[in-house]
Amino acid sequence: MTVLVTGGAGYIGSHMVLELIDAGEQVIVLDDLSTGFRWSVPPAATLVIGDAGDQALVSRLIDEHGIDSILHFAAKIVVPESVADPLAYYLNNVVKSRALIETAVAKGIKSFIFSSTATVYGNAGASLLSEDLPVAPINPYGRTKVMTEWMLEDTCKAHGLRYAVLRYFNVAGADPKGRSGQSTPRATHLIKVAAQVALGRQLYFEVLGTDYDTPDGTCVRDYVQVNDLAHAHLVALRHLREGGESIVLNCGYGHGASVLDVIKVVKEVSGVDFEVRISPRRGGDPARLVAKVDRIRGLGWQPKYDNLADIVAQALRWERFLADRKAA
Ligand SMILES: NC(=O)c1ccc[n+]([C@@H]2O[C@H](COP(=O)([O-])OP(=O)(O)OC[C@H]3O[C@@H](n4cnc5c(N)ncnc54)[C@H](O)[C@@H]3O)[C@@H](O)[C@H]2O)c1
Ligand SMILES: O=c1ccn([C@@H]2O[C@H](COP(=O)(O)OP(=O)(O)O[C@H]3O[C@H](CO)[C@H](O)[C@H](O)[C@H]3O)[C@@H](O)[C@H]2O)c(=O)[nH]1
Repeated sequence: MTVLVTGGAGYIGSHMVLELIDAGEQVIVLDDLSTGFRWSVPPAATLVIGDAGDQALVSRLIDEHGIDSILHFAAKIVVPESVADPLAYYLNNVVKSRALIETAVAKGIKSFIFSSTATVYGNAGASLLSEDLPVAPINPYGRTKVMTEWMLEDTCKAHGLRYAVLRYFNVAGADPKGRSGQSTPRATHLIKVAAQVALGRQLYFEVLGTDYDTPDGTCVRDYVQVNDLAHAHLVALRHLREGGESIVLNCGYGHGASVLDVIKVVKEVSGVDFEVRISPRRGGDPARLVAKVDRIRGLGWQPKYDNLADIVAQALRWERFLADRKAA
């Protein structure tokens, strides 16, 4: 059986491709390379450069390669950009997802897995966020994800397509074998930025708000390692292929770390006591996002890298690799 991975040249998608190949699957990657990299797709997968919303292309790929499942990672993912240019986000993340889902239905695809986000919970405030909470996204990016979740839910009721929506908490780290990592040059994710500061690529680290209602005043997040996250998709894919019901799954470890906790670990692991400055909140950051994880654990998902120091070490190693690659 062959799997189509949209967005497979990106950060999370490229780890997914590695996971699928390691599991013996045939993989076709469809990516427009808008933020992904040709070199991050391993030679064992077939890279097709194109648009996930191109119905003629996707139909042809399904026919030619006997694709039975689609894993849909392709999206624009920058929250402030979605606030500045919402229509670009509704086009890429909603309109093109709609086209892809329509093609999946027309071609009789059995299993569809969609990359969603903890951002759909907005400022829910619960100490552990359950999949059954009402969604309340607070920015256009989060709304595009909710809209696609709803399209899948409604389509599944009307047609034979079954789906898994995976709501990622804060994705971090890099492949322990050094085959992929977060390569986006201006990524704003905390662990990526802190690793860059530790390696001297930026002068200081800015803590964005210390007046939240949390134990140390900084935001708390559930940091999930990217290979563990990819493995969660494999677990969800097996669930669907074995006839399981459509399902929404939180992907996190079920415990949180504050911004200051993360900085402490980055300093310890890197051995660099870099400068940290306190800045005001950036706006739109929920104080706490930590997953309730019983449901995905119930499917048999067993994470291997639930350790912040290991995740940080992987991120540092990948930043060094990127720097060496640039210098070469
Ligand atoms: N990184 C995170 O912390 C995080 C958290 C929650 C959810 N997600 C979701 O996970 C998915 C992957 O995110 P990522 O961090 O790997 O981002 P990324 O930008 O590294 O990857 C996205 C990939 O999709 C491709 N792409 C975008 N639009 C496309 C289109 N119309 N057709 C074909 N390819 C297209 C890009 O070129 C890129 O390779 C996204 O759906 C994102 O919303 C990410
Ligand atoms: O330089 C920085 C960068 C981040 N932070 C803080 O670190 C925390 C985590 O920020 P990230 O940008 O790493 O992640 P977010 O929680 O904002 O969002 C990420 O995780 C979400 C799910 O929880 C969504 O999926 C979203 O797409 C993804 O970017 C926040 O409190 C943020 O204010 C800093 O203090 N300084």
